[in-house]
Amino acid sequence: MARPLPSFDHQAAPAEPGPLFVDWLATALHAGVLDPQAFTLSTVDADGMPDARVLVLRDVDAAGTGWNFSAAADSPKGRQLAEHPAAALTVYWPQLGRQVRVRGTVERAADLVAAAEFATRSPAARVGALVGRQSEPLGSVAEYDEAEAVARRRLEAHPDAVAPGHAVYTLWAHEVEFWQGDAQRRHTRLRYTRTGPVSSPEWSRTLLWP
Ligand SMILES: Cc1cc2nc3c(=O)[nH]c(=O)nc-3n(C[C@H](O)[C@H](O)[C@H](O)COP(=O)(O)O)c2cc1C
Repeated sequence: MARPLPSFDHQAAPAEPGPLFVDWLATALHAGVLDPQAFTLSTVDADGMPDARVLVLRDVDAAGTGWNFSAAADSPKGRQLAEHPAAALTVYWPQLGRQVRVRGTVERAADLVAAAEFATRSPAARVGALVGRQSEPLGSVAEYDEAEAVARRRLEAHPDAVAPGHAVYTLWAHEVEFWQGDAQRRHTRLRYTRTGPVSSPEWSRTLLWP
């Protein structure tokens, strides 16, 4: 953190976390952060064992209440979310020394929503999803090549094909924390806590000890 970092005027922070996240994301893009929409999704499995992996944030609503991402429902993370529909989402933008942490419950969207989202994905992403079997043991690369060729032919024949397990999830935030690192370790931390329901969210703001 021994480098010039932006300051964070917590007193000027908006009433809801959404606009602040969008502002920080735009700043990250401008600063040349690679993959600024990548985040770590943390879940727990059926035994209560934590798991985490990087995904791509697809969307966030204006207030910062609903955070959308897509994933295969039959992957480990999909199964974990079915068993424990709660998760944490963490972003770190090193060039800015900024972290955002989101915690909440997770809801799977209707299949129609997932199908519409699938159609927006690149052909390579759709082929990969149609191959499926994510995180299963792979016998050989040749086995994958064969499955990929089958998926590619299927997509060519049926351009509207949707991977059966493709799912869109919304993390409904009950807490969103913004962390601005500081070279002197005087980090600024502002936590938003949702007090109202998802349909009409209200947020309180709390400054945290670094
Ligand atoms: C930058 C980055 C972006 C990624 N984006 C996705 C994604 O959008 N969807 C996905 O299923 N996996 C994505 N992955 C791979 C996941 O981290 C993970 O390996 C995979 O989803 C399997 O996770 P699971 O076994 O916990 O289900 C991405 C990895 C990285 C490093």
